[in-house]
Amino acid sequence: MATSHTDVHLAIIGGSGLYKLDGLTVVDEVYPETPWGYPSDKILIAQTAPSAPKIAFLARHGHQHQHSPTKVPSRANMAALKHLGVNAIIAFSAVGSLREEIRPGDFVLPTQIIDRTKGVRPDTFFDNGILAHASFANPFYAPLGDLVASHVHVLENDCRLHRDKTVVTIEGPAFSTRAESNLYRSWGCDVVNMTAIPEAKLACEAEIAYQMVCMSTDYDCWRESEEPVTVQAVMSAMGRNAVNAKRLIQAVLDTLIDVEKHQEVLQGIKGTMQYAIMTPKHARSAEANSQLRYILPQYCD
Ligand SMILES: CSC[C@H]1O[C@H](OP(=O)(O)O)[C@H](O)[C@@H]1O
Ligand SMILES: Nc1ncnc2[nH]cnc12
Repeated sequence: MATSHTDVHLAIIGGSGLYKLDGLTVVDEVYPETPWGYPSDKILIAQTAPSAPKIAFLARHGHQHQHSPTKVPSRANMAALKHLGVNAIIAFSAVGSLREEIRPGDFVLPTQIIDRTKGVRPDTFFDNGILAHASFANPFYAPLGDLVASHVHVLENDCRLHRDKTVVTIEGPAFSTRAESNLYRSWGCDVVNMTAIPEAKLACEAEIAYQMVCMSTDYDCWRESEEPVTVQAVMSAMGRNAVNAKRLIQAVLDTLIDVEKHQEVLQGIKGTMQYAIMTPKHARSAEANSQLRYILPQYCD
């Protein structure tokens, strides 16, 4: 099993109900130990055709869904992908809808996040003697969202794509109470999940362009007329949503064959952490420096 790839620029993260991709040839599997431990599962390196760019695929919860949202090793996931050369991530997530017009089966490209996690998930690479303050005002990378949205026509079964929405990330693993669900609606949130944080934050710190594609599976529990969400409801909706997710991924990968045309997306957000790191090189411990070198070597000795 090889452990080094320098030509993998895009990764797909699969969430609940999306544990593998179809129609791709797997050329390698890697399971690196990063300074933050091992990723959720083996990372598959795959291609749509021999001439197509290689991509990485990682199942966020593991292919047996063994990691709870709280315990997903997000730092290792992001670090492993960055170390492979990944500059851009399209991350899929099953979400509850907080809006009537976002029906189960619809897809959503959020532009904003509200963090309702409880502070128990490690959500920074900069807690080990090197401090940085990343700009997180726009947690998703618009050119990546535009690329995904340009393939809306491949979505089947009356699936609508909603843009410019806000996802609220709760700690879980239990779903929300009705009062919480209504509170999130009153805050302007449109969909709810358990995983956008810390993934989006860590991607930002690692200079990886990141866009989450939310797939609505239920109306959470705010609708009095409906049974509150259950795992069965989510997984049954995900069975249908996965078909559209795979069609979308295939369409995006087909366009990315034209690498030159998509440089903006494939190069991502390089350079954005340059002025965010506060601790000077001479004041860093060797250990902290060597950890950071794994993901951002350009800012390290
Ligand atoms: C299985 S229901 C709750 C679970 O589903 C979503 O997972 P993911 O974001 O990885 O698709 C949600 O965030 C929860 O973790
Ligand atoms: N209602 C919900 N709340 C949180 N995460 C979810 N994932 C799918 N449906 C969800």
